[in-house]
Amino acid sequence: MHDIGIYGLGVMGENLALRAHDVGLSVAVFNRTKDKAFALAARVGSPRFQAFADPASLVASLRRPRLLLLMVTAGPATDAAFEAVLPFLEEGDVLVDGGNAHYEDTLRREARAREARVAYIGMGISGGELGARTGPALMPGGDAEAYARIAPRLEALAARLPDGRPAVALVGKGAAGHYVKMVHNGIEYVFLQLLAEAYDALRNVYGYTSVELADAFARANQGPWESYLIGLVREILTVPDPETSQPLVEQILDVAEGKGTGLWTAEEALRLGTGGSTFGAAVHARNLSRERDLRLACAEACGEPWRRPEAVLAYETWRDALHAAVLVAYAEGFALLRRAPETYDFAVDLANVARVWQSGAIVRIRLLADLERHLRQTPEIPHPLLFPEIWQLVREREGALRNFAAWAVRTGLPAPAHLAALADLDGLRRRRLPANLIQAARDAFGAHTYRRIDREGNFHTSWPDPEGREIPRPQG
Ligand SMILES: NC(=O)C1=CN([C@@H]2O[C@H](COP(=O)(O)OP(=O)(O)OC[C@H]3O[C@@H](n4cnc5c(N)ncnc54)[C@H](OP(=O)(O)O)[C@@H]3O)[C@@H](O)[C@H]2O)C=CC1
Ligand SMILES: O=C(CO)[C@H](O)[C@H](O)COP(=O)(O)O
Repeated sequence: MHDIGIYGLGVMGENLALRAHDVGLSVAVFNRTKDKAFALAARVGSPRFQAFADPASLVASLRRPRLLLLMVTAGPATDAAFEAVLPFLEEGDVLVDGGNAHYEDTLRREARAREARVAYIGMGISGGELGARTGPALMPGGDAEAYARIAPRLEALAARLPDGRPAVALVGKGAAGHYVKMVHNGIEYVFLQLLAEAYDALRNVYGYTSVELADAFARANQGPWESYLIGLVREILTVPDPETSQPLVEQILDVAEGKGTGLWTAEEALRLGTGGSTFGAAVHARNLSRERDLRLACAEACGEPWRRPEAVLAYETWRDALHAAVLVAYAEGFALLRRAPETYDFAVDLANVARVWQSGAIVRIRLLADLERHLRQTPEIPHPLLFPEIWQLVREREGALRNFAAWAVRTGLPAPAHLAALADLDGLRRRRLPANLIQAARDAFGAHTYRRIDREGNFHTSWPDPEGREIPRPQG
């Protein structure tokens, strides 16, 4: 009998299956295109790795309590796979969806699985192709007892933190796992956008060579900001195009694609009313990149926005601005996760999230270790920036972020994620925002009423009309 079944052998499924085999698990695989499964099993050539031709025999090959992982394209493909295996699963079995499902789909599938007395765990997986092969970060959400039945197998599969703990822990009930993965990807979007803006500044304004660029990112990849993504950018900058010998990144079309998870995060931040305009900024920036024909037409007709600055900023200003903005993005992600239970029926275990993201995850970054410690010590703190040590890291770099943002604006360098991070940081600390004016205007044109600072109640005023109109009073 096999320890784990994997349904779906694309980039992630195949590598997770190989990882499971590497760590000593016995693996059963199935794929819609069956040849792929049999070819993979033949390549592995091990009695602990077997391919099956149909979902029924895949399920039947698993030891109880069964652990079956769906690893297919999110959306209708996941529904198809879910429906294909559900009839064969039994009470006590655990069906795990490791794709990037929308959390509402997960809630729907969880309810349907419950009717069939099957436990359903929505599990975010992070690490990409290499992470899947060498140790991913796993973010399971769902019933604690069901999770306990499969935890040892997931712990074997997951990456390890430097302190030896596995990069897997239950992050909450219900759809918490997929909610957490959504926010993970939102942070990933912002981090990538910040890195793109930082690269744009150094390459196109500072005039750095590719060697200087790689060195700048290598030096920024230190201390609390030592991270997979800064390191990845450094590596990307060193890769030449075999055809032109120029840096390969310069030969890549400037059109950023995406599969939707960043947009979902931005939508959630808007819906739940948490700060978090960095998410929207990152999504808008990708959208704008896709308007390439329009951009080219506007550049031609209206001219590019460059205004050469008198001087470029010090390297340290560029670096500290990037670091501050990255930290704001993480803070906004955790603030959003904290708000989820107020709206949905699942609380997210923030300390477990900070733990799981420390290793294997695309968003792994050294500062998560400190954040985890703070979240365990004082879990009631409502926003990461309220942890004094975290705030200190931002405070020391706030001036740099402000200088970089002002410089980018003067230069005509679009830096929406840096600007959004700064605006959020400023807005978050204002005792009094100008929202009073918005309330006055809403009351003036729509009689929406307003509240006062000096007493309770809703108030309405007959404001003067800028066009001198008055509501006609009945005659007589
Ligand atoms: N790539 C990444 O970096 C990461 C991806 N994810 C998520 O993991 C999941 C898998 O991603 P990935 O491996 O990259 O995707 P791939 O496109 O490489 O593979 C997709 C898999 O889904 C199967 N599939 C597609 N449609 C159906 C269907 N209608 N019925 C049954 N099976 C179907 C495919 O089968 P077939 O071979 O027959 O086409 C294939 O096995 C997605 O939800 C993705 O968002 C999560 C983390 C990272
Ligand atoms: O989940 C992932 C990484 O964590 C996937 O790579 C995902 O596809 C990234 O999102 P997008 O394709 O929208 O950039």
